[in-house]
Parts: sequence; C-alpha cells; structure tokens
Amino acid sequence: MTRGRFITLEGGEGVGKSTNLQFIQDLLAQKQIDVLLTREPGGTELAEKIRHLLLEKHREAITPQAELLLVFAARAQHVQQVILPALTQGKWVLSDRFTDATYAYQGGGRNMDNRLIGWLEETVQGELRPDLTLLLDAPVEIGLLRAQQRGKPDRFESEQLDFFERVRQAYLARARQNPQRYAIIDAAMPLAEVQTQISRAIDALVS
Ligand SMILES: Nc1ncnc2c1ncn2[C@@H]1O[C@H](COP(=O)(O)OP(=O)(O)O)[C@@H](O)[C@H]1O
Ligand SMILES: Cc1cn([C@H]2C[C@H](O)[C@@H](COP(=O)(O)OP(=O)(O)O)O2)c(=O)[nH]c1=O
Repeated sequence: MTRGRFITLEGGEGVGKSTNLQFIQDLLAQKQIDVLLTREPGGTELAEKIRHLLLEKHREAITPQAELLLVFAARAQHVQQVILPALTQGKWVLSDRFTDATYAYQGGGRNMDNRLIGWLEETVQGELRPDLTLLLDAPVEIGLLRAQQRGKPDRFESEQLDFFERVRQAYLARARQNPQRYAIIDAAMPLAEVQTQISRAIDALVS
C-alpha cells in the first residue's frame, strides 16, 4: 500500500490555523483523500496531558530545557502511536503544528540550540518529515489581536512581543532553508484569499 502524505500547518499565535484545518480536510475529501486531523503538542492521551503541562501557567517557572524535552516527549508518543501507523496504512495526516514549531518557539523564542533540536528530531522521528508545511505568516500584531478574541491567554500567549517576533523570524528562516516542502501563505489577507493560496499548495501536492 502507498504510504500517506504528511501535511503540517504552522504559524504564530492567531494566524488562522484552527480556522483552516477543516477547510483543508474538506479540500482533500473532494479529491477522495481520507485525512486524519491531529495536533501538537497532543494527539494521544498522554501527549494531551503533556500539552496541559506546557500551556498552563505554574507557580514554578518551566526551564527552556524542560519545555523542549516535554515537547519532544509528547511528540515521541504522537509519532509512534498515531502518525506513523496512519501513514503506513495509506492515510494522510494533517497536523496543527509539528517540529517546525519547536524550531520557532524553543529555538527562536527561547534561544535553544538548533543542533540540540535537530538531534532530538532525529531520535524521535527517524526519517519522518512533513511532505508539505503550510506556514501561515502574518505580522505579530495581527495574529495577537485575533488570538485575543479567544479569551484568556495561555502560557505562550502571555509572552512579550519580541518573543513572537523571534518566533516569526525563525519560521521564515526555516521556510527559506526548506523551500521544497514549505508554502508560505500570507495570513494577513482576508480568509477567502488565504484559502485560495492554501488550495494552490494542496493542488501542487496532490497532482
Ligand atoms: N484571514 C483571516 N482574516 C480575519 N480573521 C481571521 C482570519 N483567519 C482567522 N481569523 C480569525 O482569527 C481568530 C484566530 O484564528 P484561529 O484559527 O483560532 O488561529 P490559530 O489557530 O492559528 O491560533 C479567529 O477568531 C478567526 O475567526
Ligand atoms: C508543537 C509546539 C507548540 N508550541 C506552542 C505554540 C503554541 O503557543 C502552543 C499551543 O499550540 P496551538 O494550540 O496551536 O496554539 P494556538 O492555537 O494558540 O496558536 O504550543 C511550542 O512551543 N513548541 C512546539 O513544538
């Protein structure tokens, strides 16, 4: 059986990832492609518990090292229990965030060494990399304004502007380093235009 394709959706806070997840599933369904929707951190029972640890605010500060290891602990479960089995069965997988988010948030945001992230990536994922990464890119202020409409900020959403600026720049740098699998989508545009750009990237992958 042919292995399924692995698509990831990335971007800073409030750029429209959740809004466009269902849209992409519908696009693929129109092409008779069955896709499993999942997210990171999370995607398994244990990984969702780790997600809570990462997003909740604690009295004790989480060190950048602990944060990085928690992200990869969740990913190890997600990859082995959900992503690889689905791809092997020929299903496509669409994940709301994956390892590019670690390069952006822990690498860019928290200044963790990219070589360490690369080493963890190899250990946890082996050869697994996304076939297509849709980067929803918008100026930080626009994303944060949109995210604020959702209510109480989580631990990451409570960071300062310069943190989100570093996250955005790290994403754009990753996209430049991996142009063959990245599609940069201008997420500051109205939703209809964003979705036209997404459709184009999906069509290029399917054909
Ligand atoms: N292109 C767009 N233009 C205007 N508002 C948008 C657009 N895309 C999403 N939104 C709105 O912005 C908010 C955040 O979107 P959401 O999909 O939750 O972002 P994310 O999952 O990336 O954090 C929601 O209220 C959503 O309706
Ligand atoms: C996957 C991943 C997410 N994160 C962070 C980014 C987000 O702030 C948070 C949760 O992701 P998500 O639910 O996608 O956030 P939002 O919908 O608010 O944009 O986890 C990391 O710091 N590293 C990672 O590797």
